[in-house]
Amino acid sequence: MTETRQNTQQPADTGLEDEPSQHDEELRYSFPGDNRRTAGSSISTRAMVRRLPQLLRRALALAWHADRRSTLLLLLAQAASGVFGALALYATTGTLAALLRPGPVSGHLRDAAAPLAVLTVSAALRSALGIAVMTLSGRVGPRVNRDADLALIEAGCSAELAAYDEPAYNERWESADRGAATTPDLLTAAQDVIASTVSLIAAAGVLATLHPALLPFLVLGSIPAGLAAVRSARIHYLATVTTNEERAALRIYRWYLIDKQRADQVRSDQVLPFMMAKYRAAEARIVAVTDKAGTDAARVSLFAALATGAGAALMWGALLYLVSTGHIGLAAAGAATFALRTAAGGVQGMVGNGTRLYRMGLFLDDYFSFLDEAGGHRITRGTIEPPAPKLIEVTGLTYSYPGEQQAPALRGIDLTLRQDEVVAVLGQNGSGKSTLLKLLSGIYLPQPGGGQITWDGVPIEDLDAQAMWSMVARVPQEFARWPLQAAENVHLGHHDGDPDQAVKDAAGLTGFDEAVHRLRSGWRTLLAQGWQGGAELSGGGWQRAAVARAFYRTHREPGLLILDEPTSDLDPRAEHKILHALRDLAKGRITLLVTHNLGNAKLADRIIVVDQGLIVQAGTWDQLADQPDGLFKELLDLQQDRTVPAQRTSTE
Ligand SMILES: Nc1ncnc2c1ncn2[C@@H]1O[C@H](COP(=O)(O)OP(=O)(O)OP(=O)(O)O)[C@@H](O)[C@H]1O
Repeated sequence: MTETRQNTQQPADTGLEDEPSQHDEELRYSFPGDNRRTAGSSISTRAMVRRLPQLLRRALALAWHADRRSTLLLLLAQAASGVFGALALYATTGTLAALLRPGPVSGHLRDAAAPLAVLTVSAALRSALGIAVMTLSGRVGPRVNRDADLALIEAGCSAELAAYDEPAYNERWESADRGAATTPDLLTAAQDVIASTVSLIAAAGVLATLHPALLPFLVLGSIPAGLAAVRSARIHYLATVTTNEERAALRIYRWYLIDKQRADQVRSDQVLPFMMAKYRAAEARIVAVTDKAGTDAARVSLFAALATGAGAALMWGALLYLVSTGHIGLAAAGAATFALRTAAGGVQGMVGNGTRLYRMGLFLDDYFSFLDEAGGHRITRGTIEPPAPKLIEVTGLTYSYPGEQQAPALRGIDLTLRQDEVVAVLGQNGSGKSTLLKLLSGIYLPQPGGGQITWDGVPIEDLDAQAMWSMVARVPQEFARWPLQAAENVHLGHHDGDPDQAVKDAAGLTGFDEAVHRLRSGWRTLLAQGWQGGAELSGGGWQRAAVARAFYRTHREPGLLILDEPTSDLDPRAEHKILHALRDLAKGRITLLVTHNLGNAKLADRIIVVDQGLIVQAGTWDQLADQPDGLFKELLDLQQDRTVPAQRTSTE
């Protein structure tokens, strides 16, 4: 009841629905950057026509890579079908010529028998080959799609993390994803273009033998339609690219509205009407751009249709002229009419499918350019495979996230970390702690001119990324809740044999084992409620799993242990357990701990306090607590001050 009232009241309450421009502003704010620089948006019409052969080659290459045998058979079937199509056409003209020739009918029928037999056999074989082509396409298409999908995921995961901070990257991903989805259709369109071309060539061959004067008219008639189709394809493509921001926004809004993690807040905060107004505003802009593109394309098609009609009139006029002046006989004219109809079908097919192919090809360009450079951010680092670091040195580290509004997250940090040392990183929200940890673990790289981080003297850019990360065990601030079994959520596939004992040991250190014992299928329980047989953990249960994951990695000897607020969701018992385990695990490693609980920082050998991207204090807990003017002391006093406004008495 309340929900209904909210929904019906919303437009009147907010008036947002009537103000799409306000939402446009917000969308641009959310997705800044040049989103028009996707691969195909600058291509001219002439270049587009020239690109069709290249697209055909690409479609075939994709198919070849996905399934060689089927692709080869497909090409053979397609070619044979074309040959039989041409034969059928020649046989048709032969049949017509025999039937329309002057003389007794019985003789006509006898003469027509042979071409008629060829016609029947060719048509039957063509139908059979058509079925073969369809079956083979059905095999190749999904395989092409599978390959494209896998390649895209691999390319996305091989980009530097910093790529995600750039808005243009998301857009490129969006276009590339669409390109990957079009790959099976691309193959079908490529085949249809080939088939139409073959039938056009056959028809043109027949016409040329009947009377060469008919050929130029055929070409003339097809040019306007071809140009118009290519231009429309470009109009539609640009419309799609222009609305990339809105499409990305819709995808994100939709995800936020339907995702389980926020489903409670969607309801309790009654945010649906507000978000739907934004959603509708984005939709409205897409519809407006698409409508305009539709009108523009229709205008182009209208001109093309008029030009094609004029061309066709000329062609039929020429045919009439040739017949009336006796340049060709009536039988040949009948055959020419048939060939012209076939040729027109071929032109239509070529233009229509060529346009489809071209449109898909534009998205495919985005897909390939994304693959080529992983959106411009492929991980290209050194090849040195480091052992566990004994000494990490940071000099003059400055780091800025993209965007004009952003102040540098880190400013000239100097820091030395040694094996066996536990260093706590403290500071207020947004001071740069997580950014520093991401840089130390090589998830981000220092920016050019932004200082240096070395592991045992080697700049981290020179280290092999995978080898480096294999030395790191992290609990990130926002940890993943993998839709995997409980045990898998700890080992994540990193095990040489039976991972059971190591998983249980790591889980025992964090209390995750207690959460697992309460699950019906124990370690085999799928932690994904909403999936068949899935279960859900509490917030703290998930954090215990995340810490167990990092502790499990220490069994495989990562030398750098990084914990970003690892106990923020935990009860005191679990927190106590983890902090105790941490002291033992820290031996022989470099350990970094971010925490807002200053009491927890007591376990650290050294504390650094970060403020607005600078290290403003460093020392032991006692040393910092003795500095009355320091930020540490201020935060400590605030944390210990639990005076709350006095309770009101009943007489107040
Ligand atoms: N991916 C990002 N893109 C842009 N800016 C970012 C990004 N991540 C962090 N920032 C900005 O960088 C600054 C430092 O953020 P960081 O997350 O390192 O702070 P923090 O000290 O870990 O904060 P908290 O205690 O709230 O977790 C902040 O101003 C933040 O807004």
